[in-house]
Amino acid sequence: MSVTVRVPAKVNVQLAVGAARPDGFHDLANVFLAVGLYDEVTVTPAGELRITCEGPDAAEVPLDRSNLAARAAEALAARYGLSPDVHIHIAKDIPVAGGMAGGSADGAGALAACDALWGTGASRDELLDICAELGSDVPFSLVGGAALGTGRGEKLRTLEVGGTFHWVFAMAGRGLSTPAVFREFDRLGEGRDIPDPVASQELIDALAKGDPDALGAAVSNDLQPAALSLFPELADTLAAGRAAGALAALVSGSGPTTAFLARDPESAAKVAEALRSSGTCRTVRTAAGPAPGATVLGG
Ligand SMILES: C[C@@](CO)(OP(=O)(O)O)[C@H](O)COP(=O)(O)OP(=O)(O)OC[C@H]1O[C@@H](n2ccc(N)nc2=O)[C@H](O)[C@@H]1O
Ligand SMILES: Nc1ncnc2c1ncn2[C@@H]1O[C@H](COP(=O)(O)OP(=O)(O)O)[C@@H](O)[C@H]1O
Repeated sequence: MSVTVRVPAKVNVQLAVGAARPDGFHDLANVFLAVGLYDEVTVTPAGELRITCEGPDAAEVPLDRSNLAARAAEALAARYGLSPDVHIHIAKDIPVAGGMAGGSADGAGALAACDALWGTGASRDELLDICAELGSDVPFSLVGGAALGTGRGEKLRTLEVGGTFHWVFAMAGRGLSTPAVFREFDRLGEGRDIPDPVASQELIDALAKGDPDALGAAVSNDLQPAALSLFPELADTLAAGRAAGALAALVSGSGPTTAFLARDPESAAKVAEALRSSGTCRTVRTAAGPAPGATVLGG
């Protein structure tokens, strides 16, 4: 018997970042939108905990106990006094180290899959607590839809979304390390007063109305200057998408994936084609949001 869970990628439509905290993390106002680009995590009882992965970026995924999916299985098993011995297979479509929370998705997916396989009876809140221990983005991967994350991003408030938003994602030729981008944010802000992060009401209203023009005008990412400082070529990708008519062009989270909001599927296809022929990125994908969070597909 096995259980498969489908789990989405995310784009940060707003990422407001405060000053570094004593614990090294940063307080955020992090508005997540889940998008229809998915990993699938399958768990099957086995003699030992092991991980396999397939997909275009599979070679970059760690297959040891550092994998967030393995850590999720171990954390749930430890809480319920169970054996974590399962084979976890990840069918990976979310780019690795791309600022789209692929590892977090696999952590949330493995947690939901093991929970269903083992029948722990854990409450949603208990699962969310384990997610928060695994990483700042993991609770959102479980929940999906749209949400405002405060604290280090793990305290979630669900947001209403009144329509479908059409996105184009340009994947870069190499990854960016999330801690390195936050360090660069700190370096660029040295000697400056960093305000407390606050969610934009205009942005929350634009999501609720399902209004792509208003959302395009309101998106922001405080990590973008740091990502561009470490990866200056991303500016060319952003310019290519803007020139093709994107309503907004921004770095997704810590990058280096760049995200382009389009008014409708036709315009998204046009932006995607222009990015493909621009020679400024590795691959281009289109996806719509919001998408549901971790979903058990069956066994
Ligand atoms: C930036 C964001 C935006 O959603 O994601 P990505 O774009 O990388 O996917 C997140 O804040 C990343 O979340 P996640 O990848 O889960 O980070 P964690 O494992 O919790 O932390 C990794 C490291 O990132 C930094 N970090 C993370 C979150 C936060 N609020 N402040 C931080 O300073 C810290 O250096 C930390 O050690
Ligand atoms: N299941 C996983 N899938 C991808 N990366 C993982 C996974 N578990 C741990 N990692 C590690 O997390 C790092 C960040 O990957 P990822 O979550 O894809 O990117 P991001 O944090 O930019 O969204 C990877 O370089 C890899 O070393």
